[in-house]
Amino acid sequence: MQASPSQPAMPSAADAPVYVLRNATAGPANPDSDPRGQLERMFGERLVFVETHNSAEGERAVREACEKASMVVAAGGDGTINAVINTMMQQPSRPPLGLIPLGTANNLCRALGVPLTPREAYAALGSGRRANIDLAKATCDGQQQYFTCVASGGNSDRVIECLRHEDKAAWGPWCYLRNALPVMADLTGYQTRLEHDGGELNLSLWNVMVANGKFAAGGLQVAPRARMDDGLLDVVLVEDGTPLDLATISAEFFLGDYLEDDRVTFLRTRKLRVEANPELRFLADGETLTGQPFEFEAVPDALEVVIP
Ligand SMILES: Nc1ncnc2c1ncn2[C@@H]1O[C@H](COP(=O)(O)OP(=O)(O)OP(=O)(O)O)[C@@H](O)[C@H]1O
Repeated sequence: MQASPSQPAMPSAADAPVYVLRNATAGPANPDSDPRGQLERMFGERLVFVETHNSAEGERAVREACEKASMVVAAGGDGTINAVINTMMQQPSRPPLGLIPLGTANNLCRALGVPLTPREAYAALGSGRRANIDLAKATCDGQQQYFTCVASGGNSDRVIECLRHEDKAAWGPWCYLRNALPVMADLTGYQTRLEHDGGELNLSLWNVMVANGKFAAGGLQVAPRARMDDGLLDVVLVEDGTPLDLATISAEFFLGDYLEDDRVTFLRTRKLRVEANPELRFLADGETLTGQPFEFEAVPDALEVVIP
């Protein structure tokens, strides 16, 4: 990722407002999770603090911020950021995006090195450092959806399907692993046809991961080689097999580089088309995508983000 040289935050718009969108429904309860006091000290009268209780409120605030603000800050988890970037990408001009990790997994913050404790993340907002990052775009059912980190389809989607809000609150990022156990006992194989820049593949798969950033679920590094500034998607395909294969791939995943396993195919591409039987559903930054075929595309240098 190419960081801009260190410089004062938004010098050309020193008086322009800083919009902070706090998703009131995101993340576990946390004594640090009300960022207002700290942000008032940092930005004074420039601060416009909007607490949102649903996506429509968030969308309205982002549209307004794109017209007026020198920075828009998403204070929530990956679902909040996903909603913010999807609205930003529809606007003619886009201020830099700052992040305060107040979600459960906070995968984009992990990928960008934004501190995961809110107090340290506030300080990072004042760093004045920015970087351009790529986004990924999924098209399905005639709808376009951008995502920052990973779209994951297959058995991983079954894990999330049965995840309840109470599980997230009680288990935090570990809720994903806890819910994986019953799914792992009964894995589905998906007959999948994939078209990528270099050709075509027909494979029976447990999982398809299309990655711009490294992390998915509760901070799991599912695409360890992904970069957010290479203009490419990392695609990780896990072929179905025996219970022993599952144990081996799982161990390799947690201990090192599972991309070297014979049952794992890794490729880089600008575009990818995916169709499967049974039909896949994807979770992109935790938000559900349905309706195959799925078309994925890297969108280079799509967004400017504030980094520590
Ligand atoms: N601006 C918003 N205000 C309120 N709700 C929102 C907003 N944007 C998105 N949402 C909804 O809130 C849900 C939860 O938010 P989010 O995903 O950020 O928190 P989380 O699930 O705790 O964190 P993570 O995704 O990092 O695990 C999202 O799935 C989305 O449906």
